[in-house]
Amino acid sequence: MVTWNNLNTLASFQTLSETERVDLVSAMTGENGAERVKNYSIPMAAGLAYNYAAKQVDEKVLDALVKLAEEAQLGEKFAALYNGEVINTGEKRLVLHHMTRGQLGEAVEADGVDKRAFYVEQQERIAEFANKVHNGEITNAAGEKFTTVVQIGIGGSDLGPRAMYLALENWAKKNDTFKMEAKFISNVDPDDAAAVLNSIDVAHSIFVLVSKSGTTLETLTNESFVKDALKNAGLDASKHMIAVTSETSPLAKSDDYLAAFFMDDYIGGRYSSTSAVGGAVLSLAFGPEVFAAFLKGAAEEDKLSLNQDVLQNPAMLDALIGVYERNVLGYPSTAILPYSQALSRFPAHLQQLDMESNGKSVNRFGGPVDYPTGPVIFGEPGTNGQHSFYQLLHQGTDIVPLQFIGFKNSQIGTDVVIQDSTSQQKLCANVAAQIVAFACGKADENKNKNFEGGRPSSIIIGEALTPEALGALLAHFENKVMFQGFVWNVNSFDQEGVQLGKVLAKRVLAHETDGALKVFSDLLNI
Ligand SMILES: O=P(O)(O)OC[C@H]1O[C@](O)(CO)[C@@H](O)[C@@H]1O
Repeated sequence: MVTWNNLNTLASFQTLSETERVDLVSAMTGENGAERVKNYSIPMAAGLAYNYAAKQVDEKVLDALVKLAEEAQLGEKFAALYNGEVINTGEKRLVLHHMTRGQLGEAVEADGVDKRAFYVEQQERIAEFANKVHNGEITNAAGEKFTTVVQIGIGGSDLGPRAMYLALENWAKKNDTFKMEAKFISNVDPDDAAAVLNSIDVAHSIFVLVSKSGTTLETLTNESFVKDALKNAGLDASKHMIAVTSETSPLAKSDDYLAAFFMDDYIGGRYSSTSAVGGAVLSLAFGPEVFAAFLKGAAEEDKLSLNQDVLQNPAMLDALIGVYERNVLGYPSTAILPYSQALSRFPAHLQQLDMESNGKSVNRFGGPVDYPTGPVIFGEPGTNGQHSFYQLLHQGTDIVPLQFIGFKNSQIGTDVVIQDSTSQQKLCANVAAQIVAFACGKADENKNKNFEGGRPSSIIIGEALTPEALGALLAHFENKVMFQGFVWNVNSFDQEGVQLGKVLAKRVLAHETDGALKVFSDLLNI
C-alpha cells in the first residue's frame, strides 16, 4: 500500500536539507577527482551510461537521497503505476505508456481488454500497413508508391515523434533502412502547413493525422488545410490520409481515412512516442524493424528503472539529484545539452515532457504544495549552444544544472581530420572540456575572466545514437520525470494549465470579448 505525502512532510527530506553541501570544485579537483569520475557512473540500456561525477553530491548526500527514495516509496509507486492503479488522479485514468514496449508487472485489463495485447495489436497493424506501403500494395490512386509521410499533430502528437525521426534519419540512411522522408505540420500558423505542402509532392504523400482527443483546434485546422491541398490537386483525400487517435475520439469511426490506428486515454500525449503516435510515422519512415529496436531499447531501460537499489537505477538517481538541486540547492532550471546534431529537437521534446508533467502548484489531490516543483527546461545541441547561451551558464548569477548527452561515434561516419583531430573528436573534446570548466572553474585576478566553477552537470555517454540507444534515452527521461512527480507528490499525467488559453482563444474567434481581451483582439485585427 503506498501513501502519498508532500515532500516537505517527509523526515528524509529534512535530513537531506540538513546534509552538508558538497564543494564541487574541491570534489572534482581534489585527489579523488579522477576516481570519482570513474565511480559515479551507472550502466544504462543499449550501452549508455549515466555519469553524475560532476553533480554536487557525495556519499552523505547520496545516502540521504536513498532514504528519500525509500520514504517516498518511489519503487512501490512505479509498481502501482505499471500494475494499473489510477495514478492520473486529475483525470481518473491509468498510466500505461510503459506497456507499449513491454509488460513490467501484472496483466492490466481496462475497457474490457488486455492493454498490453491491445498495444501490440496496434503495432502489428501498423507494421503490416507500413510494409504494404513500402512494397507497393498500398499506393496512391494512380497505383504509384508513396514517397513521403507527413505527420499532422501538435504537442505530444508532434514533438516526440519529430525528435525521434530527426534522431534516426541519418542513421537509417546510413544503414539502408530509410524508406520514406517524413515531414511534420504542427503550428496553426498557416505558413507551417503551406511551407510543408510547397516542399512535397502531394500526389505521392501519405498524411498521418495524429490527435488522441480528435478535438485539437490546430490539428483539425491543419487537416482541413491538407485536405484542401489534396482536393486542389484533384486527389481523393481519403486515399492519402490515415489517423492515429483514441477509439473514443470523433476521428475513430470516420470514413475519411485509409486506415486508423489507436492509442488510448491511458497514454498522455507527451508519453506517446512509443505508442501508435510515434509508431506510424517512424515505421513508415524507417520500417517496422527499426521501430521495434527503438521499443526494445525503451523496454530495457524501463527494466533498469525497476531496480530497488537507487544507485543502480539511473532514472531514479537522476530524478532524486534533480529534486535535491531544485528543493535544497534552489536551482530554478535545467539545460538539456546533447552533443549530437541528430538530437536537435530532443530538448524541445523534453521541454514538454518535463514542464507539462511537473509544472504544477497543487498536489495530486488538489491540495497546495509549498515548495518548488518542475524546473524550467531548455536546451540546444552542443557545440552550437556554446556560442550562444553558455556565457550565462558559466558566469551568470543563476546556477543552471546541465544534462549533457554525448556519443563516441557519429551516425554517418563521414569525417575529416583538421589540425590532427576529427570533427567527432572535436565534438567529444568540447563536451569533456565543458563538464570540467563548469565544475572546476578557473581563478583569474581579472574578475571578468574569473570562473567560479561549482556548476553541476551530468552526462549520458553512449557508443552511437542507434534506435536502441534512442529508446533507452527516451525511457530514461520519461521515468526520471515520473519519479520526480512522485517525490513532489504532483500528478505528472494531466495538464489543466493549458486549458484557459484555449477557452479564451475560442472566445476571441467568436467575438465574445470585452476588456483587455477585446483590446488585444482589436490590436491583432481579429
Ligand atoms: O493529441 P491531441 O489530443 O491532439 O493533443 C495534443 C496535445 O495537446 C495537449 O493536450 C496540450 O494542449 C498536450 O498534452 C497534447 O500532447
